[in-house]
Parts: sequence; C-alpha cells; structure tokens
Amino acid sequence: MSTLPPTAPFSLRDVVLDFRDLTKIYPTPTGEYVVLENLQLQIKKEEFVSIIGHSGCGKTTLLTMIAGLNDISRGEILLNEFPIDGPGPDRGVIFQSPSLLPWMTALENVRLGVEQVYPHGTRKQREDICKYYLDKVGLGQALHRRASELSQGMQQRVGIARAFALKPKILLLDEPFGMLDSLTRAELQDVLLEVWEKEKITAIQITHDVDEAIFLADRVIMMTSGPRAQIGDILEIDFARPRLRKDILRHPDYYGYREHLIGFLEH
Ligand SMILES: Nc1ncnc2c1ncn2[C@@H]1O[C@H](COP(=O)(O)OP(=O)(O)OP(=O)(O)O)[C@@H](O)[C@H]1O
Repeated sequence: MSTLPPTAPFSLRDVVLDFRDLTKIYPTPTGEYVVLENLQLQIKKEEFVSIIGHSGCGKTTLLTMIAGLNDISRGEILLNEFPIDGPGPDRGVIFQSPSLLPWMTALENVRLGVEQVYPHGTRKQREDICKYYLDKVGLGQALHRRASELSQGMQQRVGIARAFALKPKILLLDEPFGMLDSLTRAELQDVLLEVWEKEKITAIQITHDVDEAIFLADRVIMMTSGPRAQIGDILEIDFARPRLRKDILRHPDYYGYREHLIGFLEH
C-alpha cells in the first residue's frame, strides 16, 4: 500500500478544505477508540472527491466533522482558512435517506430549507429557485406530489434538489445512492453529475462503489482501515468533463483505475 505525501497536486491558493493532523477519538465503555489519527488532506475548490474505504474506517465520522456535526478531538479542518467549529449553511449534506416530510409536496420540502437560507427574497424568488432545481433533477412534473407518494429514487431527487437549492459552498454526500437499485442508482448519478457540472461546487462523496467513485470524481481518496485510519492512497481520475457514462466505460484508462481501487481495497 502506498503512503501519500501530504502535498496536494494543486496550488495552495485553490485549497478550500485543509485537514491538518485531524484526529477523532470516541470514548467507549472499554476506553478510547481512535478512529482517525493525524489525517492530512487538502481539497480544491470546485473539486469532486470520492472517499472510499472499508466499513467502519471512519468515512462518516470524517464527513460529519466537515459538516460540523461531530466534534474534532485534535487537529483542525480549515474551510477557506477558518477552522470549522459547528454546522453552517455553507455546507450542505445529502444523506442515504433524504428525510423528507411525508405530508408535504416535493416543492414544499425544498421550500422549507430555501426559506431559511433566503429569508429576504420574495416568495416568488424562493419558489423559482425551488422549481429550477426540482426541474433540473427531473421532477418538473411532480412538484405538487406529496413526498409519501414518491418512489425512493424520486425522494432522493428531491434531496439533491434541496441540497443544491440551498447554494452551499461544500456539498457532502454520505452514500446518497446506497439504498437504491442499480438502475435508479445509475440514473441518479447522471442527474447529480449534470447538476453539479453546472454549479461546480466542491463535493465530497462517500461511496462503497468503485465504479461510482470513478465516474463522479476528480480524485478518489482511499482510507486505510481503522483504528487510527489515515489517507492510504489517492487516485486522480483524468477524464474530461462533462462526462457521459458510455464514454467513460469505453475509455482505455477506466479498467486501470478500477484495478487500482480494487487492489487497494483487497489489501
Ligand atoms: N458515537 C460513537 N461512539 C463510539 N464509536 C463510534 C461512534 N460513531 C462511530 N463509531 C465507531 O467509529 C468507527 C467509524 O465509524 P464510521 O461510521 O465513521 O465508519 P464508516 O467508514 O462510515 O463505516 P460504514 O462504511 O460502515 O458506514 C466504527 O468502528 C464505529 O463503530
């Protein structure tokens, strides 16, 4: 397994997230459990990063610390040079389950968040933002359907629309397609990529799926297994954007990338 030099392949000026000696320790009945230890990583503005690693290595712990929902034990995460010390509207999260309010429509669910972020806009302006993103994720015809009447895939489309409508600087995705069947999963990857390619916000996605990691990301970050997990390796995915699935699958580098990731995970 290769160890990564902490230097990032881009100028320091472009760094939006800077992890410095990040350590996370959970107290447990049998003593302290060191999940992450002295993790170093830099993420560039407008980059799409996939994080991959074995179950329990600390991926969600890392993501929730970026979100400001989980305390940092030692070290720091700098967001645009300021240490993260709590949640904020500059970071949006898409979870595996979008947790919509079932009695509300798709539009109302998105509007709920948008009202908090744009309290000074007019009702019409806020509604236009919601409709724009719901349309982008393919729900233009389902604005007024209740969340409880939507399929899992459609609910996650609402989750994606809601996250983008809030205009975060950083989008955090915790296995957003983990509960979907493979066909719906592929559809939603396409939807996510299409919207992301227009908005170009920094995105960090946890996934267990090697193909998903490659298809979406500019870099795939591989985490070592815990305890004391760190960054084990980083793979740059040098595919042009915008990306189309059929082009990626035919690309001569695709299987090399795949082997690299599978080789890391099998060690
Ligand atoms: N609040 C907590 N208290 C104690 N231990 C915790 C807590 N949260 C997570 N852990 C432990 O920390 C480790 C990392 O958990 P985490 O959920 O971050 O891993 P993960 O890589 O996201 O796993 P998965 O891929 O299965 O979702 C696990 O061993 C987990 O049991």
